[in-house]
Amino acid sequence: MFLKNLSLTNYRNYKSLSLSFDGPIQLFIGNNAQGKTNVLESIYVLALAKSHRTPRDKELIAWEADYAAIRSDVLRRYGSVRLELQLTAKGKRAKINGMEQQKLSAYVGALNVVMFAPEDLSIVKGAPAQRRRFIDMEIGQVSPTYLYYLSNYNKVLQQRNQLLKDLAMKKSHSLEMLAIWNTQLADLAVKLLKKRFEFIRKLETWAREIHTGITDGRETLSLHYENSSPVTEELAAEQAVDVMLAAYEEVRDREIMRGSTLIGPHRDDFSLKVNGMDVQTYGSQGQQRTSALSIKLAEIELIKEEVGEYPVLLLDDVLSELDEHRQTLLLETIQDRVQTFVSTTGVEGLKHQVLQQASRFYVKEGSISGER
Ligand SMILES: Nc1ncnc2c1ncn2[C@@H]1O[C@H](COP(=O)(O)OP(=O)(O)OP(=O)(O)O)[C@@H](O)[C@H]1O
Repeated sequence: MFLKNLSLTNYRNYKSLSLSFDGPIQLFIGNNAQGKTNVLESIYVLALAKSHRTPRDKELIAWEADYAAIRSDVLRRYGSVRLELQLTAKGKRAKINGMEQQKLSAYVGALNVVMFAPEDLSIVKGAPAQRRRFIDMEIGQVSPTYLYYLSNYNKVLQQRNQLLKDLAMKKSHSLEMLAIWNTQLADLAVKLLKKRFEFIRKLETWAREIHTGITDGRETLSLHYENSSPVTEELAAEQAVDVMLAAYEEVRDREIMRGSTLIGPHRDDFSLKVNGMDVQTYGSQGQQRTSALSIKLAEIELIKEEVGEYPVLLLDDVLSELDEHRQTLLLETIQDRVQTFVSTTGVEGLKHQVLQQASRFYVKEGSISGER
């Protein structure tokens, strides 16, 4: 899929911006704090209806404005799709071809993106919550039903946690109610887990191959789903629900004591190993970076496999950080199949081949001038 154009109104430091794109690589060049990341972020927000930098949509609206809008005509395999996202302090409205989408889960997926930014190192180095967010965002991009189950899971989880707290404080004695929440939560947990197992397995297949390529066969990368419950991939859905219910029974007293749900997808994680060694704990800086890059490149292939088209790639301030060998590998993945948006402070350190294929946009204080 390709963005034919992009227009922004009151988005961060852009009052009004209108750009057209041509060719595989779009290079945004400028000094610090001029608005390069803002452009890449706006494409990410257009795709996922959420920023990768902040959970607060209000920050995306230009100061002194009361709304922001992002629009683009996206060329997909089956034709051109016009996407529009409007953000206000009260919420967001998403349109596909002029039709307002009642549910964001029906909107997300009209455009697929993969973002690679310096903070993505947190997928390897960060806390479990960051890896869970990564899994949820990535599966959500290709599976609207996953987003739907996830939002239901979180609602039921909240209610169940409230009941556990009430039971702990003896404000409630309703173990029957707990049993009802258990049934609902177990069913949703299993639905999420099935998707996550599959995602990690497929991601690993691609990431392993890519990582071997980057390291000239010296390193083998593996991914492991770290499960807080005893549900396994091999179990059929019904059996898995029974296993989950039995597990809730087993931890019940502890959960009541703590007033919160101790097992399930909201407590899970995944780990990365290089040649059998945990990268998060023992990996060198270089190994952690390469692992993060392998995962990002794997995502590109995974999305292609799932939706039949390559996503758009957003490289925020990372391309010039990669050495020649890694840039070459990245270019091989991109070729002219993956439209790529790159932000950089300068063109030094970029391979000649990248520059040759790139359209250049110069970014200064929230305005952009272009040059081919
Ligand atoms: N809501 C907003 N309204 C107006 N301006 C904003 C808003 N949010 C951020 N900015 C401005 O956007 C600029 C930052 O832009 P951006 O994050 O794109 O930087 P950048 O060009 O990628 O720089 P760097 O290379 O340092 O990452 C800052 O000048 C900041 O003041």
